[in-house]
Amino acid sequence: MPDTPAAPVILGAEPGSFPHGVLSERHPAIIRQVREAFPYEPRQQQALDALLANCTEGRVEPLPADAHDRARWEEWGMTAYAGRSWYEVPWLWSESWFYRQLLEAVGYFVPGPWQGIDPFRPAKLAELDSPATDEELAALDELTGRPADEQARALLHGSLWGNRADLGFRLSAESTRETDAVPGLLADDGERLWSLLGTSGTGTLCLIADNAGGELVPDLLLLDHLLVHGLVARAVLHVKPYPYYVSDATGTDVIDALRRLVRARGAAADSGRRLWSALGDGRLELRAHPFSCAPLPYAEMPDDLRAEFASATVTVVKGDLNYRRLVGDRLWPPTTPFAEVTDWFPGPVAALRTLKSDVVTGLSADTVAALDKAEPDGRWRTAGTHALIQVRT
Ligand SMILES: O=P(O)(O)OC[C@H]1O[C@](O)(CO)[C@@H](O)[C@@H]1O
Repeated sequence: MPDTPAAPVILGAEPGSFPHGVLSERHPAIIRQVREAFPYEPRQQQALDALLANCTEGRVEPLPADAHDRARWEEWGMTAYAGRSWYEVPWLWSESWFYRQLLEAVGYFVPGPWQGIDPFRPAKLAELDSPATDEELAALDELTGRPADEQARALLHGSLWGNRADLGFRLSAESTRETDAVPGLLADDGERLWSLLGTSGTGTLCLIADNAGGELVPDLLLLDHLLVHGLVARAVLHVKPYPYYVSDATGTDVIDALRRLVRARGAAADSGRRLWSALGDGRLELRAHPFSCAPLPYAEMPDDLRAEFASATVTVVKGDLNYRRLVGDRLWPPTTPFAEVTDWFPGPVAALRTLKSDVVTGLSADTVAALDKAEPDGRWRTAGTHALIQVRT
């Protein structure tokens, strides 16, 4: 980023700020939510009590000596941040640390009866089985009669707006607010994405998934469309290796979503069956790279991931957290060019994201002025009411 001086890294230290609210209010609410969802045993309850105190008032304490991923977290900053307040380390780091510690408390990684039990699964399944998902799937029948490019654009927008409200986000009341003063889509490089994909259909698209359920279903439908219409030969879906940020998609969530699709009727079931066989014959691949849950920007990705994204026709990065990791979790001036803050990315990259945190780049000065005028409190940055499609070729 030669012409772009780095902006300040976001911390959670300032009372009243959005990140501070996530650390001081949202994380305790998430602990309450998982306690209600499972009959945890006394040891887990005590560990959750300890986490509640530690994450709101305490300091970063290293993982147990025998934790399977201790060495990895040491590399990712645990040693450097040990002893510091959760509010004084980068917010990206402390949020990721919270989910790692939550899984520690419920025994997710420890051999025994609770190993591998996703504390967020009940909420994810409820969303997948909701009437809203039924409606979304039924709407596909109408779409299949339309021209292919119209279908493609509708599915791209379905995938984009599917990111609007993840389950963690819904713990906050502001998520339902709407504003009409500025159109929802603040930047639209959609046509550049389609021209990247072209018509040859020989390339690979990587999609770095975000949330399960109402976001993952439209992501899968989009991938099916790209495969079936020959816009790509292969798709690689990157999911999380373990539960993260409440609703982030894991391998189990992909299987749940596919089972949901094949159980549906009409076009949705057809898509589900095609995706099922695409997994079987290698046209659709799943990855769960450890770095997908790293508390770090993607600029620090390891060489194997870098090589994978370098060889893709395009990498589509979904959601708010992935956007923060892509451009850097920093208070960029919103007019900072997206192409400059992503110029290090090893191949073409597209971000599909609704705005749910303070980070934003690539807006025009007029758009920022209109947003600030309509919402002087700056809620447009965090309320999930606005979205971006940004592409760097
Ligand atoms: O599911 P998404 O779009 O990544 O959004 C999650 C966002 O919610 C938060 O966890 C809290 O706002 C953010 O830190 C994060 O960026």
